[in-house]
This record gives sequence, structure tokens and C-alpha cells, in this order.
Amino acid sequence: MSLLVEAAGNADTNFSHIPIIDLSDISSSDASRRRALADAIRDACINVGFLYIKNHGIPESLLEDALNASKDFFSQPVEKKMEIDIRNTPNFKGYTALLSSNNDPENAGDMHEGFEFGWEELEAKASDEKRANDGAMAGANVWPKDLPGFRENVLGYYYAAVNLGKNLFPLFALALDLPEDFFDDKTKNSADIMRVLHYPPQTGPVDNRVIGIGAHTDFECFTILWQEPGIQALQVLNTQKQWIDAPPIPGTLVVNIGDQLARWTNDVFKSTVHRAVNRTGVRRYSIPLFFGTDYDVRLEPILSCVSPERPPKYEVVTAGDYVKERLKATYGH
Ligand SMILES: O=C(O)CCC(=O)C(=O)O
Ligand SMILES: [Fe+2]
Repeated sequence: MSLLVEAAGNADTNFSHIPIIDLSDISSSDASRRRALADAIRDACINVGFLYIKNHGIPESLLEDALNASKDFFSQPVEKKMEIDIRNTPNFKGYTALLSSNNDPENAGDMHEGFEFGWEELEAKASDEKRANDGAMAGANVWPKDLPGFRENVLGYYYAAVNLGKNLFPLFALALDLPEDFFDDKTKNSADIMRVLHYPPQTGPVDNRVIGIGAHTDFECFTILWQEPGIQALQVLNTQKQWIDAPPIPGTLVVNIGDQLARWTNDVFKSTVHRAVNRTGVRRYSIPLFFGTDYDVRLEPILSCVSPERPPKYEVVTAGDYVKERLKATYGH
């Protein structure tokens, strides 16, 4: 039995807190330090599926600028935001209105609004170059008109977070006892979808079927999530079915495993159910960035995560087909 299958068999998924992992050694020239970091990440991925990262290297100023840009965007009249309604794009880019998405099929709609976009260069190319391997998810971003600085400010944080994500893939590979460059040829045009989210406060009696974002797992490989400081809303479900608070911790970002990585790892790494409910009485903003593999990559289980006792659990599909199906379910296309 591989070490990973054995570790997954001994997993303690009844967690009561989310570990904080210091990324200072992420680019260390000392392989044993990178190994130690990967080991800590492996434990978190096998037992919890969520972790906080500190010393991640993203300057606070980029986050402040992205937050201010988000506030400007959401404070526009709803008709203005609806000009870039996500339902008018073939590739799920643009604005999602309050209650128009539904992450939990048991629920009646999510009490948040959002703006969603994927990779593009800061300087638009002369020709609208289509990325060759985007498959089912091909297409451009749509941006709000008449909102100076919005695109530049959200892209500023986006590029920094994408760079961090690219540095996390080798750590996940190491955590899976794979060569550190395992994901390189699978993430050449990786999906890297960012969502800028706004959760109005929900005070008084709250219908549990209409909360900020209903219980769900993320679709991609992993997510890097920034939460507005001082506002508790995110909760993570352990196997005892207890909701564990995941408050914003100054200087950290949340990282969680998504379904693509659960599929790659045959559920050795956990894609853990989470939700957000904003009962604080003030607005809340958050910015998740979802990292997938290239959309044409097949999600085949890694051999060290499969054994006679742990046969493959999932049908093999391409990342693009998988994500598109999940998005259709969420946005009701
Ligand atoms: O806003 C949050 O804290 C969580 C957002 C989330 O889970 C998602 O967009 O998938
Ligand atoms: Fe999520």
C-alpha cells in the first residue's frame, strides 16, 4: 500500500480548527525545507482540506486596491451591473446578481452578488487571441463600462495571486510524492478564475435555505480565498457534521482543496464542504481565486492514490467538461 493511501486510511477528518501554515520556505534552495512544508500541507489536505497560509508574499496594498474596486463595482445600480450579466456569456464570465446563483441544490439561492473573470493580459492583444486549449470554457472576459481603474485594480491582485498559485502547485506535487514539476505541463493555460463577491448582511431571522453561499465544494484544484478582515462568515464542515468557523486571520489567506484535486488524488486530498453566512450586520466582501488545470487535461487518478483497497472512485473526464457541468448547475444555465 502506498504511503498516501495508508495516510488517507488513517485520516482524522473530525477537525475542530484549520491549520495555519507558514510559506516562508516555499522557494527555499534547501530541498529538506520544501519537503517539510509539503508534509505540513499534505497533513492539512488529508485531514481537513482547508488551511491558512501566512508569509505568502502578496502585498496588502494590492488587496486594499482590489477591495476598493469591488466596493465601487457593487455600489453601481443593478441595471448597470446587469449589462454584463453572466447568463449572457457562453463561458460564465461577468456579473451574478443576488439570488441568481445557487450552490446548494437544497437551497433557494445564494445571498451574494459577484463578478467573475479569468486570465487575460493587462495590455490587450491586437488580435483577440483565443487560447487553444480552453475547450468547453473558451471565450473572453467582460468588464464593466464607465468604472475607471476597476479592471486594473482587480487584475493587480489577480496576477499576484495567480503567481502564488503557480508556486503552490509544486508543493502539492511534493505533498503527493510526485516530481515538483508534475503539474507544469497540465497548467500551461490554467483556468485561474477569480470571483469578487459581496455579501449583504442578513440580520433578524435568516431562512437557512437562503444564505450568503450555500454548502458546496469548489470545482477546481484548489482555491486561494481572501476574506475581508474582521468579518466572520465562512464555515467549514467536518465529518461529525459540525460547522467550524474559518474567520479571517490578519496576514493570512485561506487555501482549500477543490474537486479536481480530489479526483486526481482519488479523495486522498479532501474537497471539503463549506458555506458562508453573513450575520454581522455589515456588508462583507471576499475574493476567491480558483486554480484548475488546463481545461483539456483529463482528471486521471494519480497511481499512488489508488490501491486494491482504494479503487478509483471517479469516472475520468476532462477538467473543462467537469467545470462547465458544475457551473451550469450553479448558475442554472
Ligand atoms: O466568501 C467566502 O468566504 C467563500 C466563497 C466560496 O466558497 C466560493 O466562492 O466558492
Ligand atoms: Fe467555495
